Amino acid sequence: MSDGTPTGLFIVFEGSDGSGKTTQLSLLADALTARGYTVITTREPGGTEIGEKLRDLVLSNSGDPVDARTEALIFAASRAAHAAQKIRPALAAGAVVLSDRYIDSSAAYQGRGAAWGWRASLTLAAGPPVTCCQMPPFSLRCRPQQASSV
Ligand SMILES: Nc1ncnc2c1ncn2[C@@H]1O[C@H](COP(=O)(O)OP(=O)(O)OP(=O)(O)O)[C@@H](O)[C@H]1O
Ligand SMILES: Cc1cn([C@H]2C[C@H](O)[C@@H](COP(=O)(O)O)O2)c(=O)[nH]c1=O
Repeated sequence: MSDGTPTGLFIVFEGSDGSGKTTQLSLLADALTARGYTVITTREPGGTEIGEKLRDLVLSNSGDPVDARTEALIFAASRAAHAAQKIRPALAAGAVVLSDRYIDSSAAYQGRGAAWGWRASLTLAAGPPVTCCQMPPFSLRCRPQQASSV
């Protein structure tokens, strides 16, 4: 019986918008599944019912602009639910969890200036530690040229 200590593996894909995170995540999920691993794919913001609602709220907001601190706390709230309801239980059950974005996105997007995203994520979201896979920088430079030449 599990005592709640993580036994699985948590891998996160971070990068600029359109850098290929979802593509690589999906390829790795297929490869690991084919080798017999239990794989959970997920994303941030989102990954849970409340997280997906928060995603819609913050990414599709057509009302008044959201101030930086509020925005950082919405991402942190989504992450807290994600960690508690999905990531930690899956890791405790021994799964490989592949997440499309995690805390480093808050550092990159909300961390500019006041560092609200980073602080909120570390102090409020209480997510598990992560293994990062980084995209090689050259692919970020090439992608827009490839897309526009089609
Ligand atoms: N290695 C690659 N070489 C060329 N094109 C690629 C490569 N990987 C992904 N793409 C293409 O680049 C586009 C963006 O890929 P993808 O959706 O995986 O990126 P993403 O980082 O998840 O994007 P977003 O941040 O917007 O969710 C897609 O059209 C995809 O087919
Ligand atoms: C987790 C997280 C995400 N964001 C931003 C980054 C992207 O612009 C969108 C997510 O869109 P994607 O299609 O899933 O790449 O949200 C952010 O600003 N802060 C965060 O913590």
